[in-house]
Amino acid sequence: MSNLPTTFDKPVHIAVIGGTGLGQLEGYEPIAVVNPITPWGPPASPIKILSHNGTNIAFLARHGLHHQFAPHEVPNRANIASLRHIGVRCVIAFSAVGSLQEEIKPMDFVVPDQVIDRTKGIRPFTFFEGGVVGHVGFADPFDAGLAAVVKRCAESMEGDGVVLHEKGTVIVMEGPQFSTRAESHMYRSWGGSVINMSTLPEAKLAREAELSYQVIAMATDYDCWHSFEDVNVDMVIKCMHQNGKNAKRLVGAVLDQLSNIEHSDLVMAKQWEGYAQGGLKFMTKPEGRDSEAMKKVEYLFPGVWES
Ligand SMILES: CSC[C@H]1O[C@H](OP(=O)(O)O)[C@H](O)[C@@H]1O
Ligand SMILES: Nc1ncnc2[nH]cnc12
Repeated sequence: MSNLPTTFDKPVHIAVIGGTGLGQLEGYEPIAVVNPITPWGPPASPIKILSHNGTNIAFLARHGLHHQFAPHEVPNRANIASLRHIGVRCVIAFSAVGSLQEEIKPMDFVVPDQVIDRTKGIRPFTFFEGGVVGHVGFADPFDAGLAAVVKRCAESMEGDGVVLHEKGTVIVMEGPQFSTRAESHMYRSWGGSVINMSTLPEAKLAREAELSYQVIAMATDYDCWHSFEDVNVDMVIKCMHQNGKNAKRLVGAVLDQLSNIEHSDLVMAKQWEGYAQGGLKFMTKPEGRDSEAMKKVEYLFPGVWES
């Protein structure tokens, strides 16, 4: 991939996950590239460590370096576990989405606060199984503190009439085929704001891994409910060209905010610390725990079983 060092031993607490049309984050200085192998396999892409005004960030391409993983094939557990393992506690995830509402125009961004799961149960969706049971709350699937920081950075975006919408519900469908017209209308009747194929299980796994996580949805089309042309890949990619520039601007502004000392607890996800681990120890009694399953959890939470 490059001549960059393949180890990195300084702290990196913030990660950006890039999706369709955002396979890399240009304009940031690359300083290393690491490829941790997790108990759930390797992440979709090596993790690039980038530097921005003295802050290190990790960048991971959700669909792989060459966009080789379809939405249902993305190794979500390895992606989230590898980020946590290298020290990441705060994740900004980008996603190309279809708009389900007139006022969310292609090229607008949305900071969703809710999600509706329309995946079909074929994607591995938990770290806690096979002899270790854990349940985490998911009533509010994203991190309100991180969302507030992102919203404060709206002015960093450019383009005529481009808006950053401050809330919304993301429908996560299975794909890889786009929705039927009937489905698209149904999602609108449910109150869906935007639709994609990747925020779940990514957000659930981030919660299990005790990370602050916020998706930033970048509208590329009006799906197929609108009189505008039905969604197709060409449309998404063309729109992502412009969206990618705004994503980069927004990341820069968010990182500048997060580097302020007042946000250090947010960056370290103090609000989630121990949230999943406490439940794990409480649910499965020691005599029922499977040693392999425990080892996997230990990768996420070193020392979890000792206390
Ligand atoms: C090519 S359009 C469908 C594709 O785009 C979105 O990807 P991502 O969320 O990774 O930006 C959507 O979720 C689908 O995977
Ligand atoms: N209309 C759409 N449906 C699902 N995922 C998408 N990603 C971008 N546009 C989309």
